[in-house]
Amino acid sequence: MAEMVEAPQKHRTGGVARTLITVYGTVVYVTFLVVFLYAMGWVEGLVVPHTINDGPAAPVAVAVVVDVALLMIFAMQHSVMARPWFKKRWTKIVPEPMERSTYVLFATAALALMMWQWRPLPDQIWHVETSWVRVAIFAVSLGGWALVLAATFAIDHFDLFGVRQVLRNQSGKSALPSHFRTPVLYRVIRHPLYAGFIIAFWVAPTMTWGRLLFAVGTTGFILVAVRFEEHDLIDTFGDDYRTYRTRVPMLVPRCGAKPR
Ligand SMILES: C[S@@+](CC[C@H](N)C(=O)[O-])C[C@H]1O[C@@H](n2cnc3c(N)ncnc32)[C@H](O)[C@@H]1O
Repeated sequence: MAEMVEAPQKHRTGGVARTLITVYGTVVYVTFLVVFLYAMGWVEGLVVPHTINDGPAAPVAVAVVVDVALLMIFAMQHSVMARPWFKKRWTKIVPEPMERSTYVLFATAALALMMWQWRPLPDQIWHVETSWVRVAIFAVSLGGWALVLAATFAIDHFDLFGVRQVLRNQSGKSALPSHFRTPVLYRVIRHPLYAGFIIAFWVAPTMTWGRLLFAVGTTGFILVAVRFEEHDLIDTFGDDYRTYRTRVPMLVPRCGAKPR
């Protein structure tokens, strides 16, 4: 099932400007990758020096207020900048080929800010001692991250992170139209990328109050964001998306159902 919607190219850019835009998009993408990989270690408490359970100590109430504020900054940035009405206004200021990269830049900044300023709540809610069980739990959590990555490629990884837009602009081509895609992951559930995050955040051999706050906050945000995203997808793809929504579950696969 595929539907195409033409995306108008508002800004035409010259040679040097095109190159600068390409450099911008590439630098933003590489920066995003580095920060995102760091975030994986930060959440999992693996490899990186600074994790979700480290940082400036604060009384519990202060830590909760600061962490919730950081989560809200992250959620607001993602929610507002992803909306069509915002993009319409924003592209009057920012050249269209740079719009997605700029979204990714702000998202990366919000994520980096959260990791930098997060106040730890390191008391444990559960802690699995048995090493093979810990490894198994880590493996499931890493499976969640792998699902996120697979979903980005299933939809269009380089489009999602603004690289395709700057490369097309570099070769003088206009933006690609939006495609409605239902690759295999998207035939099992409608939001595999978000499901991957939920698995990665919740499945933990050691759960601290800080990680729980993070998991609750991000899951709450995802459940709200899905509503906005689907509203926009219906606006863009109409009945194709409406029908898809009736056939395919949101986040939890139907038991025994074959991908359709
Ligand atoms: C961060 S991705 C998350 C995609 C999806 N919600 C998920 O969890 O797998 C958000 C972008 O994916 C796009 N998107 C979501 N479902 C899509 C589909 N079936 N086909 C094409 N684009 C889709 C949305 O329009 C949005 O620009």
